[in-house]
Amino acid sequence: MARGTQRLIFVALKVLAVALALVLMVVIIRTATFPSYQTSPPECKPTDPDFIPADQDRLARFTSAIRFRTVSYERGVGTPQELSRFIQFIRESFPTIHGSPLVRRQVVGNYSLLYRVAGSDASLQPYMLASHLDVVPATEEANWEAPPFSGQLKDGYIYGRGTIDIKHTLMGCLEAVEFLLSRGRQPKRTLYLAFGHDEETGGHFGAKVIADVLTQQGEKMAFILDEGTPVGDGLLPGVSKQVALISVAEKGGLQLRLEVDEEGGHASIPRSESAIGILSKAISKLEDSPHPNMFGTGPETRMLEYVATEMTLPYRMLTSNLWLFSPLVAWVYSRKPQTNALARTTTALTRFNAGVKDNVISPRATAVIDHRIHPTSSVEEVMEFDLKVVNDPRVKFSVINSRQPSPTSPYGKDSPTYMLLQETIQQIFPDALVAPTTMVGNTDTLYYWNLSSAIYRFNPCVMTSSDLPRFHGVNERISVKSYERAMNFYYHLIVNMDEPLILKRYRHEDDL
Ligand SMILES: CCCCCCCC/C=C\CCCCCCCC(=O)NCC(=O)O
Ligand SMILES: [Zn+2]
Ligand SMILES: [Zn+2]
Repeated sequence: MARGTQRLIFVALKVLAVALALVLMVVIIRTATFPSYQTSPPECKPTDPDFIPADQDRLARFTSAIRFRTVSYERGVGTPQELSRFIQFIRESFPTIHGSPLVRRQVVGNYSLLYRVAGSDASLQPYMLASHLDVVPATEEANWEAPPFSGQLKDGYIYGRGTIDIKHTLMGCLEAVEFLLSRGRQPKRTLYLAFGHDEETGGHFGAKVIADVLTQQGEKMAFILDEGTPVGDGLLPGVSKQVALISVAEKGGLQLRLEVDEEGGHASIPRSESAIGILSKAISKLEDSPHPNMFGTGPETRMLEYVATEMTLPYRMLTSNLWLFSPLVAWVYSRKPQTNALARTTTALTRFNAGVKDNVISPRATAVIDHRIHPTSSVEEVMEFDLKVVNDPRVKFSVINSRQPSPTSPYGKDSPTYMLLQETIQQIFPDALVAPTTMVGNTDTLYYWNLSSAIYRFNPCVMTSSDLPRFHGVNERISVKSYERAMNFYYHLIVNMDEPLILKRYRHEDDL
């Protein structure tokens, strides 16, 4: 090798070594100095004079609420009589709320409830706590440890459909307001409670009408809090502490019907391709072609940064240096369903129908695809992607339902409402970290976008990964302790909302 070439290689290696050393230095410095985003407000204790205990009466009210079979089946198909009975039960169970001159109650869309609790300072913008009255059906009843509409108490847990989705927040909000008013207190800021009756089938007749009513009244909210992501225990890799996840954005949705119509006939004289075969190939192509991994572009990235300082060293190093390791973390995310759902638009095949008899070639096959759309994508992009992947004009696409991803609400120290929420959470869950994230499921908040730019989705309940299948699944349950925390969370939130919503200085404010 010529001396000139040798020299060049030597210089190149030296430059590479210096560059690597520099990168390593930056990685180490960032790992060591990455900011903390957490706060430590005073903890709520059972000995506090305004602590709401889960006593017999409150537990009895909650378990009774679980016994109402307020099931939503399909869009427009629910359980109207049961909803009416449930509404009546609520009216009778909370006499202070329903007798208070401060409270105006409206039944909206026949079965949804909208309460207005007048604040003492009319100059303050109101806010809204939302939940829903309906539940999904309970399948596999025989596999439940206690019947799904029993509200049975077993080993410290209340079992039943709606215990974590979402009658605990419905009853929790009502208990908090009942407690407040029965102590003769009036909130400073006007508060709305909005309880839709068909969230589980899209909220077309409940939340949508609530939003119309509030819009007609010209209301704008300082913030809205609805059902959402839980206090995760062991959900985030590399973090041993609990992490309360506040969803500051919500994925969109696109439910598509795929249909193939071909000639049917006698099974003894088949053609080379059938409707079933053509549709199977199409949906198999869709399943094999995941939408792009968008990690690095949405709140899911910030979620990791908010807990970085509490991670084990390898995770902390990766998360403090996403400028370098983002592709690696994106790959790690794609490995597990929970994190994959945060990182990309997902594709779920939820229905496949064809055929009527063993020896008849079905002339028709249909399937339903349920996409949940990443906040940085859109309905149009997803549709275009699917059509390209399938690339077969025999497969007809039609839209069943669609909703764009939500706007992202403000978060971090520049948002007083987010910080108030964070501090309230840390009063009730003192050991938990708090982080922003994206709601992977859909909520009634879709209809509330014009009422507030600060919409948050949070479920004040600790959940491990083994609890997640209880959502819409068997053995849905909540511990008595968790229900107590839920009531106290809403009470503290209401009390904290008496404080002015201003930017505060925090311990790590220079880093935030
Ligand atoms: C790093 C891991 C973080 C995991 C975060 C994901 C945790 C997900 C937790 C709960 C979500 C469960 C879905 C709840 C959806 C509730 C609303 C609903 O049912 N809507 C109807 C629908 O989406 O179809
Ligand atoms: Zn729900
Ligand atoms: Zn649900």
